[in-house]
Order: sequence, then C-alpha cells, then structure tokens
Amino acid sequence: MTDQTNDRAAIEAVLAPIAAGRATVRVEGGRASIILDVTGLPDGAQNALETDIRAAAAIPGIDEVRVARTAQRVNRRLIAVASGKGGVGKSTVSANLAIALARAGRKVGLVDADIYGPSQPKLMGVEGRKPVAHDKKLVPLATAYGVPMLSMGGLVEEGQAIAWRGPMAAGALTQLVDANWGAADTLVLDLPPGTGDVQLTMIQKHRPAGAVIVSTPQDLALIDATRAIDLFAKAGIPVIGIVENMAGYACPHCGEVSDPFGKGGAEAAAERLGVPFLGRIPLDIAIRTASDVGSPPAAGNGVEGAAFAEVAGKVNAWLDTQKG
Ligand SMILES: Nc1ncnc2c1ncn2[C@@H]1O[C@H](COP(=O)(O)OP(=O)(O)OP(=O)(O)O)[C@@H](O)[C@H]1O
Repeated sequence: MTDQTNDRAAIEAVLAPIAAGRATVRVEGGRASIILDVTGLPDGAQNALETDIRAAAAIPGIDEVRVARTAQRVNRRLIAVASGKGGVGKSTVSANLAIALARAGRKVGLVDADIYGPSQPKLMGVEGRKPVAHDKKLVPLATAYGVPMLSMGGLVEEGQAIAWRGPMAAGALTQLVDANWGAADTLVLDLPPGTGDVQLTMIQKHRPAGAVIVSTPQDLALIDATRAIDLFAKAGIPVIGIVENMAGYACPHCGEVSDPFGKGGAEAAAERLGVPFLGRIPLDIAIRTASDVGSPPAAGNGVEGAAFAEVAGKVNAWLDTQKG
C-alpha cells in the first residue's frame, strides 16, 4: 500500500461518521480532493458539513484540502390538482394530498399557483411569511407538516393577477416550480380554478406528470368536471382520477355520514367519463375549522385525515407505476 492509499483510507475513516457516505476522497501528494454530494441539503447545512469535512480531512501529511460540491439532479414530477370551477375544495384537497403523500414516504413540495385566490399559506399555517431568494432561486417556506411550500401569493399583490393572461401566469409559475426544492421529488400543484387559457398555458408549459380533478357530487353530473378532464386531454396529460369532495354530510354531533345527494353517482360519473375514481371526502365542519387555523386534517390521525390518506394512497400507487 502506498502512502497515498494510506492517507486516503485514513481520511475516509475520519470522514465516515461526519459525511454519512456523501464524500469521495482522492489524495495526490499532500493534497486531498473531496467530492461532496450535497443533494437535498439546505445551504446552511451544506456550509456546515463542508467546514467539518475540511477540518477533519487535514490529517498529518495533508497540507491542502479541496472540496467540490455536487448535487444530483432530482427527477421532479408535478401532480396538478384542478377543478372545473371555484369553491369545490381544490386547495383543501391539494394541501391534504401533499401532506398525506409525504406521510406515505414521498418527498413532497406544494406549489400554490392559484393566482385568483392563493390560500395555501393559510392552509399550511405559514401566513404572512415571505420566501427569500438564494442565488436567484426562491427557497420554499418550511411548514410544520414536512411539506415545503411556495405560493403565488408571495409574488403578486392581492387582486392584481386577475387580469393576467396565460403566458404571464405560466411565467410567474416558473419561478415557483424552478425554486430550490432540494430533495423533493414530487410537487403538488394547486392550479387556479377553471379551464381557460391561464390553466391551459400553465399545464402546457410545465407539463405535469398527471392530474387530479376535484369535484363536488353535484358538479360531477354537470359539465364542469368534463371540462377539466378535456383540458388535460387537450394537453396530453394523463388524468390520475377524480376526487369527490363534500361528498355526503358528516354530522358534527354523532359523526354519521348522510348522503343528501345520493351515493355512488360520482363513481358512476367517473366511469362514464373514463377516468379512475380516487375517493370521497365528506362535507365535514371539522375539515373547514381545521383548515381555517392552518392545521390540515391529513396531518392528524382522525377520520377526516383517513379519507385524504386513501386518496393519496391511490395517487402514490399511480406514481409508482410511472417511469421516472
Ligand atoms: N370536505 C370539506 N368539508 C368542509 N368544508 C370544506 C371541505 N372542503 C373544502 N371546504 C371548505 O370550503 C371552502 C372552499 O375550499 P377551498 O378553498 O379548498 O376551495 P377551492 O376549490 O380551492 O376554491 P378556490 O380555488 O375558488 O379559491 C373553504 O372554506 C374550505 O375550508
């Protein structure tokens, strides 16, 4: 064994407990060159790790330590959450789907692209906080639910974007999608409600891997859900399925779910429209009150959370069947 091989082995030994498999070491003469894989680490953690590694690698006989950082490109997929019209619970479903997917083991980020009424900061409990930019890239806001988040609300003044056309909205969305998402490999995208030029341009430009359509039981029988499905068909984006929100009424006193609009219609409508049915979320006052205080039910262990977990399980399985 040469001295250089000995030095390399010695440096690898001291780095092992610090670098957790992220460092590759080469030694030439008295110089150690270390390639450091910083994939998924925030800037502060990267700097701290490099400082520790530099100090530890300077063993006797080594008079120069060079560190080069690399990061693997994360193959990131977008899941668009859309609805034919406003007020059906698209944002509520997006937030809870993102949290439930994270609880199922995915690395998830949440993008609030609803220029008409960005509500994710409130739903995720980070209202009033502004994201900062690092190296010209936005840094998503950390939330209490393990799902970082960026919202159009942080980019535009209230009411201003109402007159935006598709290219402007899609351009603004680029800043959110191309942000510093770290290790997140799945971004849940809360689209603006409706099926017009803004939504179409956004999905054409950012090409989500798949779409989840949110509808209420009444709309499923009507034209809105069909329009939302057509929007994705036009752009060649697969529809993962339909979520029926506000399906049945959960009694706040006894918890019993009744079905003022009848039951089974949504599944039948999904079948007729040729798309999978992902599940029903009951109309439950507990969902609204939890949402209002930035405490999404999917983060808890109650019955409301279970409905979202079931939907997320199907989306998770769909993602597993796709390449990438
Ligand atoms: N299953 C549910 N049970 C009770 N309340 C709900 C449910 N889903 C959503 N809500 C409530 O309905 C209201 C509208 O929901 P949300 O903001 O998610 O809709 P949206 O489709 O994103 O609306 P828009 O995009 O038009 O702003 C909110 O007050 C929310 O808390």
